[in-house]
Amino acid sequence: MASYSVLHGSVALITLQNPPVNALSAAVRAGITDAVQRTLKDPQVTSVVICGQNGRFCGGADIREFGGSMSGPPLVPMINAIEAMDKPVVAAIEGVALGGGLELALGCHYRIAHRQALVGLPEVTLGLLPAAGGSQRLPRLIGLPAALDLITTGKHILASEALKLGIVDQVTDGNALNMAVEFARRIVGKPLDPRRISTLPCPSPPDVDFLLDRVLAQVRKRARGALAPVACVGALRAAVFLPFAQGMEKERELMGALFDSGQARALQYAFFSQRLVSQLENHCCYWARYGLVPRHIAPEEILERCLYALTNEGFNILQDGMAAGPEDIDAIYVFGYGWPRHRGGPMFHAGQVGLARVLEKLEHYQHKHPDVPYLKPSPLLRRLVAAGSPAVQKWREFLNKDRVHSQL
Ligand SMILES: CCCCCCC[C@H](O)CC(=O)SCCNC(=O)CCNC(=O)[C@H](O)C(C)(C)COP(=O)([O-])OP(=O)([O-])OC[C@H]1O[C@@H](n2cnc3c(N)ncnc32)[C@H](O)[C@@H]1OP(=O)([O-])[O-]
Repeated sequence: MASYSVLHGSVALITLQNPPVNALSAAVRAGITDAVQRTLKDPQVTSVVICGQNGRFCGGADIREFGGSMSGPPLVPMINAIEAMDKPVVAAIEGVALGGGLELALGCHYRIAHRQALVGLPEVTLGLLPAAGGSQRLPRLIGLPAALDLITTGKHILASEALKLGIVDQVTDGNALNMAVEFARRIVGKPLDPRRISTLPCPSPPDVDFLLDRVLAQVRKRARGALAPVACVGALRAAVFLPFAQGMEKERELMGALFDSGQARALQYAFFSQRLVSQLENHCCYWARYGLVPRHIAPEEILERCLYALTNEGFNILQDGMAAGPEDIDAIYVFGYGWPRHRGGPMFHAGQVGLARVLEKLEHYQHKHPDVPYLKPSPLLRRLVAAGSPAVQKWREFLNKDRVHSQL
């Protein structure tokens, strides 16, 4: 939800309330929409400040809502209505203004931030793009090159850097909310048209086509099949060449395609998995407090059973002749499945660990779980170990001899 109060008899304060990060859930959007209506109707109110509860402006759209059917007032018309208000609206940014949170702030006429606050449009890291006007307003505010950098990487930057880029208007080491309220009182009566970002032209360099093509090529190379970074460039291209309303249509169209993609679902799953893991540690404390004894599973067991079953299947694939050498399998994992390049690939990694050790581990886990077929050591792995565990670069040669030998 969002609370509404009036300070000094004339400044409406809208406070986002959705701990821990004040994500823009349906209830928060409904609260903001109601509060905006109240400010419009109240003749005593001459300016508005939007802030977040507990020193956090807003962590963006509520990612948990993405899985189900969306309800409540949509974000885009809500932000457009804020921008269209004839009373100045100031965003008081403390903690974070990320994703939809920054997009909300970009719909305000001014942005005042604490120096240590983090701002950014990290949607790309969730397989999405900033689809509440961020891809259209940010380049209009700070120019195409800087917007391309922020939106295609999704990086968070400090408010002090955002000030240099022109994303925020002022920063403070003190209380950003108090500063925003004082600022809001001072600017009453100043023209608002130049502050409505959607009405501004998008500043872009003369060689804009060349820039967009170059960035697209870089992004494609870096993205290695990820759809969102490429869609981000498409949305920014629209910001340059199309009027705001049409750019917003393009933004929505691109977002629609990303929303339904398996990639967005996978990245959002990874976001929550990462956080769930740290909570499991707390569950262990809970168990201990109530005298419960959890079955201990070492993290190595989970890792090794997954990893060695994978490499074991790699040995079976090599033995069956479906891949010519370990490099084929490793290249698929490094380039197609994000295996850390510095670990070479699963087959290279097995060589680094030591084939004898991989075999020993597989035998150990097979003994404990005889019903899991993937843990049954591959005959090729056994032969490689028996041959003295040659280096991974020698396996292709070994396989060729092995195949010739088996045909004789
Ligand atoms: C046409 C269609 C229109 C669509 C419009 C799209 C709008 C927009 O462009 C899309 C977005 O904004 S996409 C969003 C773009 N925004 C982002 O990508 C920002 C994502 N968030 C972050 O990067 C970090 O959480 C912060 C840096 C905010 C805080 O870091 P920290 O202090 O280390 O804390 P922590 O441990 O990380 O999180 C604490 C708890 O908060 C939870 N939670 C957090 N954000 C959430 C969210 N947005 N939602 C829900 N929950 C969220 C988190 O799960 C955890 O819950 P738990 O139950 O306690 O485990």
